[in-house]
Amino acid sequence: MADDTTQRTMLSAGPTRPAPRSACLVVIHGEGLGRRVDVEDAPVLIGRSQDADLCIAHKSVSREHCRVWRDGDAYRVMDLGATNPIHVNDARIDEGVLIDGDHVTIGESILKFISQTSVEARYHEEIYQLATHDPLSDLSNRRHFAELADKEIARAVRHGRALALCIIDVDLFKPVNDRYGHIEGDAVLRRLAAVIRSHVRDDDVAARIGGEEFAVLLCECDIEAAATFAERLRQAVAATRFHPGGDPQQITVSIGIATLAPGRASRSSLMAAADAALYRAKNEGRNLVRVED
Ligand SMILES: Nc1nc2c(ncn2[C@@H]2O[C@H](COP(=O)(O)OP(=O)(O)OP(=O)(O)O)[C@@H](O)[C@H]2O)c(=O)[nH]1
Repeated sequence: MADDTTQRTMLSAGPTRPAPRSACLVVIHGEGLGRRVDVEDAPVLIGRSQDADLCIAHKSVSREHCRVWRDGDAYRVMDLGATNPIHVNDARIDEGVLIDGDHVTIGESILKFISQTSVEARYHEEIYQLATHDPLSDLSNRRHFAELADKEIARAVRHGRALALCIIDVDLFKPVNDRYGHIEGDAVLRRLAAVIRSHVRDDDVAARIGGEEFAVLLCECDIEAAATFAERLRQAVAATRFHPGGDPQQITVSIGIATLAPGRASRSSLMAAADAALYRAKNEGRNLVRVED
C-alpha cells in the first residue's frame, strides 16, 4: 500500500511542477489556420499589424490585439484594448494565466495554447515544419518565404531599416540532371542548400523558391554588405566539391541582388529587381553576382 502511494506521488503532475521552458500558440480555427508562434522569454504580440509576432490579417482582429508572455513559471495573456476583446475558453478576460490546452479567441480566430513538452506540441511542430519547409533542402518553402518576406519588408519600411534580397540560381543545372539523373541532381541541390544555410545568420531568411532557385533575405543589410555576402557565397559554392554519380563536378551559381528603395518597397518589386540583376549575371557569363540597376 505504502509503495502504491509512493508511485502515485512520483507520477502526479502536482501543482508545484514548474511550467515548461517554452510554449506555443497554434491557430486552430479561422484566419491563419495552422500558423504558430513560440512563446519564450520575450513577450509575443498578436494582432493584425505586420509588425506583430503572429499576424492575423482579418478585420475582426485589432492591430495590436493581445500580448502573451512568460512570467516566472507561468504564461500570461493580456488584452490590449482590442475592439473584439479576447476570450479564454469562452470567458472574457483582460489578463490571466494560460495553461496547456486553453483556447484563446482572437477576433474570429481561435488559438490553442500548448506547452512545448506535450506530445501535441511535437505533432504541431511536425505539421508546421511540413507546411513551411521544403523537404529536399530543409529551407523555407516558397509560400513561407513569401509570408516572412512580407513581414520583414513591412518592418524594414516602417523602421527605415535596410533590407536586401538575393536570388540564387544554379548555373547550367540541366546538363547535370541529364547526365547523372534527377536523384543525383537532388543530392547536388541538398548540398548547395547546406552551403547557403552555413552562410546566413539566424535573422536572415533562406528559402528554396523554385526547382534550382533559392532566395536569401538579409535583414538590416545594405547593398554593399549584401554584395559582400553574395560574393562570399558564390565563391564558397564554386569551391565546394560536388560528386554527382561519383564524378567530381564543379557547380556554380549566379546571384541577383536588390534592396529596398523608394518605389521598391513590396515583395513583388524587390523580387522583380533581383530577378533582373540575376538575368544580367546569367547573360554576362554566369558564376557572377550582379546588383540592381
Ligand atoms: N534534380 C532536380 N532538378 C531540378 C529540380 N527542379 C528543377 N530542376 C532542373 O533544373 C534544370 C533547370 O534548367 P534550366 O532552367 O534550363 O537552366 P540551367 O540548365 O540551370 O541553365 P541556366 O539557369 O541558364 O544557367 C532543369 O533540368 C530542371 O529539370 C529538382 O527539384 N531536382
